Amino acid sequence: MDPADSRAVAAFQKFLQTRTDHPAPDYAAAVAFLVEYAHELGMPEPRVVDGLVADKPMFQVVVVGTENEAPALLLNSHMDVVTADADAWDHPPFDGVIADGRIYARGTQDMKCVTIQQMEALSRLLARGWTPARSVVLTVVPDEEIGGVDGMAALLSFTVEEAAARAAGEAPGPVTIAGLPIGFALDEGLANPTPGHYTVFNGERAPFFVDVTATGATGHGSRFIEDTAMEKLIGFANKALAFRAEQAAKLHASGSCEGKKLGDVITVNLTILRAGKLHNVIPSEARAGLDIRVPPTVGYDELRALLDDWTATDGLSYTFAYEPPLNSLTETSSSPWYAAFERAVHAAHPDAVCQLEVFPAATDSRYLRALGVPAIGFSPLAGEPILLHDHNESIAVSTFISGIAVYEALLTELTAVPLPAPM
Ligand code: MET
Ligand SMILES: [Zn+2]
Ligand SMILES: [Zn+2]
Repeated sequence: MDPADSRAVAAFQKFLQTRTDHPAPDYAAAVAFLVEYAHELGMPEPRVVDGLVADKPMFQVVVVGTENEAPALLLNSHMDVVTADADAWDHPPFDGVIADGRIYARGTQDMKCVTIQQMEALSRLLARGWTPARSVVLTVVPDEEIGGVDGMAALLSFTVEEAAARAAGEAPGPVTIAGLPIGFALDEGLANPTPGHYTVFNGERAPFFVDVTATGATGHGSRFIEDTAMEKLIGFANKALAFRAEQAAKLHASGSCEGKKLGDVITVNLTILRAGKLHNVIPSEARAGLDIRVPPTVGYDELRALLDDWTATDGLSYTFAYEPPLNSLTETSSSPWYAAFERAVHAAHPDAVCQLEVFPAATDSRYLRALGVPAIGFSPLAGEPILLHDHNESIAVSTFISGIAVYEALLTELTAVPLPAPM
């Protein structure tokens, strides 16, 4: 193997070994690793932003371009990963074991691969004397998997008021990171099972985490107590699940002409249920937690109306444990950034097809898009099954290495996007 590629694989394994899994991610270890690795790569001085939120440091590298007034390219990844049930894995999930040409660990797809691929690509270009026209800001942020409030949203000082003002055209100057105006962002996507066929995301479904509480009569478990919290919660759950079945049917019934994808329908999942302490005491309170994902075509009022309907019984109420910013799509058809993005993918893989879709889950891009920054979700992993959050998350070593060249092409094209001609 090429020595630079061996170094990249070793760095990837080391990054996978940093324990940034929720619920207790060691961000200090991840940032320390990234700083050391940036030095090893001879990159421009890495920055650690650790004053925004206690114990949630972020990592940045800035490459200042020759046209440093022009809005910069942002390459974003997140350093946190979801938990892993080691008993269900063939290899320990935090070791980065290589077996049969594949690297196994939580984060191989989502998304520590991207952090290393982007850093390798940037350093390889710089080592060849590359000087980009537009500046590049590389960020590695915490907390994406738990909502990004202390991660990307904190980095952007995101507020709904500012987002609304920008949407209304009252832009208070450009969106900046590390003091640089951001023109376009690349963030996470999904592995692409069919080689040469890339899914590219210019939007995503808005994630709502909902807590439902039912209160009702209590008493002895031997009696016919009426209006119990359990009954009410189950009534709610049945309505939510009936809606879920309708949406699933819509997805599955859509023939080739409609061709609906997961990102086009609403998913509702009951993920938390809590009630009761003793078998012979009717609980006076019961709670449910839901994960609801809403496509950009569905207004938030529509979702609130559904929840109001499902909880229209005395003793039922709901609150949002997480409410996303207003959902917006990134325009691609007349965007010079998107044209450059496609050029780059084709430069790396001439026969590649880029198919635009709505990302079915959530990414940090929603905060950028809500502030009006165009953002594209993309994964260079080609010919790989989608294993994010799954047991045995893994990628082929060769897939990991070939992704580096894709980011080199993306950096080259996206930093050369010309400024629009003055009006
Ligand atoms: C609301 S935060 C959720 C973030 C995570 N990436 C997901 O889609 O589940
Ligand atoms: Zn992710
Ligand atoms: Zn994830």
